[in-house]
Amino acid sequence: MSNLIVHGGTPLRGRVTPSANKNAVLPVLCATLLTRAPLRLVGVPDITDVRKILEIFRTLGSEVRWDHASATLELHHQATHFDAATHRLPEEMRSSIMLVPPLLARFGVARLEDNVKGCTLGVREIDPHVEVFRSFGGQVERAEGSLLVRRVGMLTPVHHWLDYASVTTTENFVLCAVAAQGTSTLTNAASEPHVQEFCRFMQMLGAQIEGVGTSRLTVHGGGDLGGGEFRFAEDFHEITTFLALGAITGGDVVVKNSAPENFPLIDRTFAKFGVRVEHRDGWSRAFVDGPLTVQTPFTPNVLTKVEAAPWPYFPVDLLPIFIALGVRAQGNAMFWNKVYDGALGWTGELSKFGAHVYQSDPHRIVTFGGGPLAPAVVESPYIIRVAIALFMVAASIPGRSEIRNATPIRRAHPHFVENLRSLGARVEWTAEE
Ligand SMILES: CC(=O)N[C@H]1[C@@H](OP(=O)(O)OP(=O)(O)OC[C@H]2O[C@@H](n3ccc(=O)[nH]c3=O)[C@H](O)[C@@H]2O)O[C@H](CO)[C@@H](O)[C@@H]1O
Ligand SMILES: C=C(OP(=O)(O)O)C(=O)O
Repeated sequence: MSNLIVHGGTPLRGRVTPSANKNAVLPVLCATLLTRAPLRLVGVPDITDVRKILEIFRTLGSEVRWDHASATLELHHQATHFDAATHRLPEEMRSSIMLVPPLLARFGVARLEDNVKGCTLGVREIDPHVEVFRSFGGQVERAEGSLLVRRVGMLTPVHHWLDYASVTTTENFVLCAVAAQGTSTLTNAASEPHVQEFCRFMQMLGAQIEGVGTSRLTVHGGGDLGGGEFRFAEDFHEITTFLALGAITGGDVVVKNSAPENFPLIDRTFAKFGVRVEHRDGWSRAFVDGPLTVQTPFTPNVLTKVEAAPWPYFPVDLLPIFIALGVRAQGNAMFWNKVYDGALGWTGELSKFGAHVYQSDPHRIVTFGGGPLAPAVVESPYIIRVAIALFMVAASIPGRSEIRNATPIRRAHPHFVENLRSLGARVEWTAEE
C-alpha cells in the first residue's frame, strides 16, 4: 500500500481531461471475450483493475496490445483455452464476476474466487448473480474458496425480475442474454451511465438490446457478434471529483465533459453546498462565491440532505466526495447511503482533521461543517472514493497531511497525482510498502 502526502491550502486551478469510467471499461473488457473478431478500444485507462483483466486475457492466449501513449487497446480472443483448475480470476475487484458469462459461453465452465468483493462497503452479495446464472440454465456449486459455474448445453433465454437494480447483475444478465438463443427480458434493471455505455458497446458488437437507460431491458440473443472500434466517454465520477476539488480548495477547475445531460442532479447537489456548476462547449466548471455554505431548506426544521441510491438517484460512489464538501461547508447536512450498509464507518477518520461528523445509523451521517480544521495523518479503508474524499479535505487545509493506504485510488483514476500537480497541488505518493 502507498500513502499520499499532501501540502494543502493551495487553490487548484486549470483544465483537466478525465479518463474513462472504470465501471464502464471493466464490463466492456469482460464482454470482449464473447467475440472472436478483432477489437480496438480507445481511451482505456491505465488502472490496476484493467491490468488484472488483461493479465487473465494473456493467460487465456488472447492477443493483447495496449499502447499506453494513445490509451488504445487492441484485443483478439481467438485461440484461447481456459482451465478451471488453474486459472484464477482477479480478486479484490467486483468486476471479475462479469467474466463468468463469457467464460461459460466460450468454455462451458467458470470458476470465481470468493474474494471478488471490491471496495469494503459492507455486504456485497453474489446471490443475485447466482440467480441469473441459474435462470439461464447454469449450474452453480461451491468449491473450496470459490464458486464453480457450468453450462450443460446452450444458455436458455429468461424473463427475470431483480430484487434491486444491481449494476453488475444487470451487466451479467445482458452478457448471458446475448449468448442465449432467443429473447430475454430484465425488469428492475440498473441504468447508470456506465451500464448504458456497456450496452452501447454490446450493440456495437451486434447485440440487439432494447430499453437501454430504462429499468426494463429486452435482449434478442444468439446472434453472431463482430468486432470494431469503441471509444470510451469521460468518467462522470472523475469529472465530479475534479470539480469538487476545485470547489473545496477555493480554486477554479475546468473539466472536459461531453455528457452534461448526466449532471442535473449532481449539479443540484453541488448547489446544496454553495457550488455553482456551469457546462459549456463540452467543458464543465465549478464556481464558488465566497466560503462553502450549506443551503438552508425552505421547510423549517429539516436538514439539507443528499440521498444516494441506484440511478437516476444521486450516485452512491460520489457520496464520499460530497461528504468532504459537507465537512468544509458552513452548516449541517445529512448524507443517506441507501445502497450499502457498511460504507460510512470511515467518517470517524474525519475527526482527525478536527471535523464534526455524527453517524446516526449504518446508512446516515450528519456533517456539522465549517469549523476549524487542522492537517492530519488519516487511514483510508479499501474504498476508492473514500481515499479521494480524505485527500480532498487534506488538500483544503494548509499544512502537511498524509492519507495512509490510498492505493485504491489507482483502481479507478490513472495519473491522479500527475493531474493534481498540473492543477497546482503539492502532492506525492510514498513508495509502495
Ligand atoms: C464494478 C462496478 O460496477 N461496481 C459498482 C457496482 O457494484 P455492484 O454491481 O456490486 O453493486 P450493486 O448495484 O449490486 O449493489 C451493491 C450492494 O448494494 C446493496 N443494494 C444495492 C441497491 C439496492 O437498491 N439495494 C441494495 O441493498 C446490495 O447489498 C448489493 O449487494 O455498483 C455499485 C452501486 O452503484 C457501485 O458502488 C460499484 O462501484
Ligand atoms: C466501489 C467501487 O468499485 P468496486 O465495485 O469494484 O469495488 C467503485 O468503483 O467505487
